[in-house]
Order: sequence, then structure tokens, then C-alpha cells
Amino acid sequence: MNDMRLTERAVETKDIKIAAHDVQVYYGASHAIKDVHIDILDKTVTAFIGPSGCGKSTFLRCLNRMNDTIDICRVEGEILLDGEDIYDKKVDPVQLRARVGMVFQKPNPFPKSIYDNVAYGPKIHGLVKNKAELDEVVEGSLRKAALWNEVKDRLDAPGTGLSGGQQQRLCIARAVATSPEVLLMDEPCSALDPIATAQVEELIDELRENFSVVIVTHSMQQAARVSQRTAFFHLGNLVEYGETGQIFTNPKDPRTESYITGRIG
Ligand SMILES: Nc1ncnc2c1ncn2[C@@H]1O[C@H](COP(=O)(O)OP(=O)(O)OP(=O)(O)O)[C@@H](O)[C@H]1O
Repeated sequence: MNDMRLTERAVETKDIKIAAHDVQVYYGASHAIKDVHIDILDKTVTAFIGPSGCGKSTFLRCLNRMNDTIDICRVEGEILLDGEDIYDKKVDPVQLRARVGMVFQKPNPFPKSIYDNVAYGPKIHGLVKNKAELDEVVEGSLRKAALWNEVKDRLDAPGTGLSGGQQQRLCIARAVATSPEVLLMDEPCSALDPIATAQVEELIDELRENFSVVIVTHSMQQAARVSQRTAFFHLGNLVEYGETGQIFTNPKDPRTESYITGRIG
């Protein structure tokens, strides 16, 4: 398999950004996530891999309480962001999602201008005092998302008029505009062509200088290229979690080995 890494930078931090203990998720009577314990590091890209239906997206959505929006879904256990329980009653999920941003599989820009797509979050969260500050945040976010040069002359054009890859980078700009600490990405490249995928992968590598990034991916090549840590899920269990190189070259669990060698999936 192609294990060309984007960079050779090792994990530079041991700081834990998100600590999950004994997490269970149920959809009605169905037990989708079982006893998951994981420490997700700051300034690190963590990949969630595993066969379809193993619970990667379900667990990802626990990390910013996106599952709250699904009526039949129940989450148990403890998830700490910088040591604070995100499921505590005093936590406002809307504020939480500004700190723990999300990018979805399918680019989903708002039916608004490019500028307004990015400006929306900082405006509703009161992060800017005036138009000049807002302009700065919009430009900075589009630069971080490697989109500024392509759109700076048409900020008033609709976001939905961009190409698929540009729309996904617009969604990344929208997510980073609220200065999140964690960015969750659920198969962010699955709707993109190889060139746009390569651009988004480059971007993910750059983003980890400032954020903790967690990415769900079906592509083991992508996990190997962009992540420093990999978590392998199977049938709702977190089977193995460690340095990406170790998971792909020297897995400890036979289920991980079967998956990465293509025997299950
Ligand atoms: N909204 C929902 N209602 C009921 N069951 C659900 C819901 N979402 C997911 N599930 C179930 O939970 C389990 C885990 O699904 P999930 O989507 O988290 O897996 P996944 O590993 O992300 O899969 P894929 O790689 O196919 O996206 C599956 O059995 C799925 O059918």
C-alpha cells in the first residue's frame, strides 16, 4: 500500500485534548458503541478507520454532541474536553460546536455568498466587534482553508456555485472561522476528485499546527498519509489505537491486521 506520508513530523505533543471514558451509544435498543476509552491528543491528526457500520461516525458525533439531534440516540459515559465534561447540563451544545467544529462528507455550504458562509459563525457567536474585524476573520479563514486566492475577487458570489473541492474548502473555512480547538471531519474527501483530495489532505496537515483534528476515513491510504494516530473500530468496539505507523505495519490485534490487509471490510 502507498504509505507516502505528507510530512515526517512526529507527534509533537502528549497533551490530551479529548478524553473519552467508558462511552456507550445506543440507537433505541441497538448498542452501537461499546465501552470506548480513548485519549485524543492536541495538535495531532487522529484517524478513525474500520469497516462500514462499525460506529466511526457515531463515535465522532459524540465528540461535539451532534448525536443530541437524533431522537433515538442515547450516549452514556464521560467525554472530557480539556478536562471538562461536555455532557454536563451547563454546557450549551451550540457553544460546544463552535469549539469542536465539524466538516461533513458532502460539502454543505449555506445558500449564501462565499463571504457570508464564513462570516456566519463569528457573527452569531459574537466573536467580532465590527465589519473590519469580520473582514479579517473571513480572509484569515479562507487563507487557512487554502481558498483565498481562488475566491478573493468574488466573495459576493454564492458558495454553492463553487466546484465540489472548493465547496469543501469553504466548509473548512466556515468551521475554522470560529477558532475551534478541535475539528471533526467525517469522510471529508469522499465526494472529491484526487486533486481536490490532495489539497484537502495538505490542508489537514497544516491545520494540526493549530487544532486537534479527528478524521473518519474509508481510505487506509488517506489515514496513513494524514494521521499521526489511528483508531481501528470493529462492531462498535475500539479494537486498537496507537501511532499510525505501528497500526499499519505492526498491528497487535488480529482483527486490525485482517482489516488492513483487506480480509475484513
Ligand atoms: N440515525 C441512526 N439511527 C439508527 N441507527 C443508526 C443511526 N446511525 C447509525 N446507526 C447504526 O449504528 C451503527 C454504526 O453506524 P455508523 O454510521 O456510526 O458507522 P460507520 O462506521 O461510520 O459506517 P460507514 O463507514 O458506513 O459510514 C450501524 O449499525 C448503523 O446502522
